[in-house]
Amino acid sequence: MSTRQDAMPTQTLSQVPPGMEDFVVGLIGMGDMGKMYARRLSSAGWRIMACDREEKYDDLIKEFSGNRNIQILRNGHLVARASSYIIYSVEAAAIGRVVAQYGPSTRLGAIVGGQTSCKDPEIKAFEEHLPDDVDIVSCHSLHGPNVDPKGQPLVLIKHRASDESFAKVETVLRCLGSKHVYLTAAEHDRITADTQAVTHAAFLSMGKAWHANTQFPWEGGRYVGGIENVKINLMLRIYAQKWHVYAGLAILNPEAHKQIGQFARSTTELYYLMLEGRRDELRKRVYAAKDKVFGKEGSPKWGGRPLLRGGLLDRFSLGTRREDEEDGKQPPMQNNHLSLLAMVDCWSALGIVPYDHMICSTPLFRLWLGVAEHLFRTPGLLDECLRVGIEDNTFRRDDLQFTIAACGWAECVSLRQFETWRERFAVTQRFFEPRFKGAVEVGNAMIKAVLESDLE
Ligand SMILES: NC(=O)C1=CN([C@@H]2O[C@H](COP(=O)(O)OP(=O)(O)OC[C@H]3O[C@@H](n4cnc5c(N)ncnc54)[C@H](OP(=O)(O)O)[C@@H]3O)[C@@H](O)[C@H]2O)C=CC1
Ligand SMILES: O=C(O)C(=O)Cc1ccc(O)cc1
Repeated sequence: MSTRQDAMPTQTLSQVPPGMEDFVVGLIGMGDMGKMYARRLSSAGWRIMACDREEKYDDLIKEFSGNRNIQILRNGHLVARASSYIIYSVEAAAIGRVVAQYGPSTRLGAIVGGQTSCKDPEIKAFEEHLPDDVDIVSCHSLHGPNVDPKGQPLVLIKHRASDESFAKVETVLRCLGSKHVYLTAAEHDRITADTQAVTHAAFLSMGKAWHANTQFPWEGGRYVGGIENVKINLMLRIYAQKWHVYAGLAILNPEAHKQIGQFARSTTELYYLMLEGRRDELRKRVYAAKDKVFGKEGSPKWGGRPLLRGGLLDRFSLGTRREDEEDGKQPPMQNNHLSLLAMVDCWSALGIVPYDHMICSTPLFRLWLGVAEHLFRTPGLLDECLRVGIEDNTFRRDDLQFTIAACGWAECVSLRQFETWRERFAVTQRFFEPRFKGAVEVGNAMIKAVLESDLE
């Protein structure tokens, strides 16, 4: 069982306070998030013991051989029995099985938590399989593994813990530089369902719609301009990820089903209104949703300054310029933005005010809310959108496929069909795969620019 690393002394502790020198952070699951935590916590001086599945042991040993604060072990039993604070960073759908396996090996008096995106199954697993002497403090970094955690929300859930244990967890995680947000597991699931579930449903549906019409949206002149850049970049960003992250938070979060179902209904009903040319009804419905979500004229819920700076998004295009463009500025083609109208309609139907959730939001959500806000607060833009929705057939086929896709995801989620969800995702992921490399870089740059403008 001994490794080259066993013999190495740990690095000088930098951010570790007196009295916690022997504190060991255990990480079970060394995927994208587990590795991110391992790297950042170890850099701050914390001693890490980590494992993934046993077959990845040798690769992990090689990968972390240069880091003297990280010790790779063969399995979760070894991590659990030796660590002061154990973080499970595995697939949400696997948490029950993995905690059942390693939970009974937890060190006496240790603290245990999880990083999964949905807390209901995680907490149930802890309650069922952990010994009674173990404290439970869970967490959730509300961003992906390639985003700098500094300033991003980090949810902390003191589910069953002494003040002392909770303070220890905060001390450890403070090195991420995130904003600590204190919630219960149920509050966490409700808020993340409101923010993440519908956002993801929109981008997953866009990907399926473009795929169904076998088009790369950045080719050709229809999807050009700031809002279209966001759609394309974020859609690709999601399809470039692992399927289980999005399936888990949609299917396993009991609160998310309602949101995803309503998003499908909102999409369908708005599409019918457009298709049938019911101009007045469409306008009345969208403006009523605007009032509910963004506030009435004179008492808006948005801030004095828009979430997104004008022109910011135009910089992040995957498309190439047309040869006939002289000044490099191709005028965007007017779109009815069904996805954005449906999202706001969905929030309105469910009484969700997205600004109430900013403290617990992901960069992707803030960006997409910023785009919705831009559409609804820029004079003339919303009316233009509604006009296009009624008069213009350019986007009808894509909108039809978008509607079908939104309903397909909703059905899949409501029936808890993990395998079908995976297949639906994988087939579209393969379609877009050739463009992931460049696209993810552009998407990262876009998110970074938006985050930097948040701080200005
Ligand atoms: N990616 C993201 O943007 C974010 C993800 N999260 C959440 O964090 C968790 C981890 O996500 P992420 O790191 O992206 O996913 P990954 O798939 O990259 O990592 C999960 C890892 O856990 C491993 N694992 C599964 N079973 C065991 C086991 N019995 N023992 C040890 N390791 C095991 C998996 O192996 P294998 O692949 O072989 O199953 C995999 O390497 C998820 O619950 C996700 O919802 C939270 C915030 C952001
Ligand atoms: O920002 C998003 O919505 C992402 O897609 C990244 C992400 C995925 C899962 C999480 O639990 C938190 C963040």
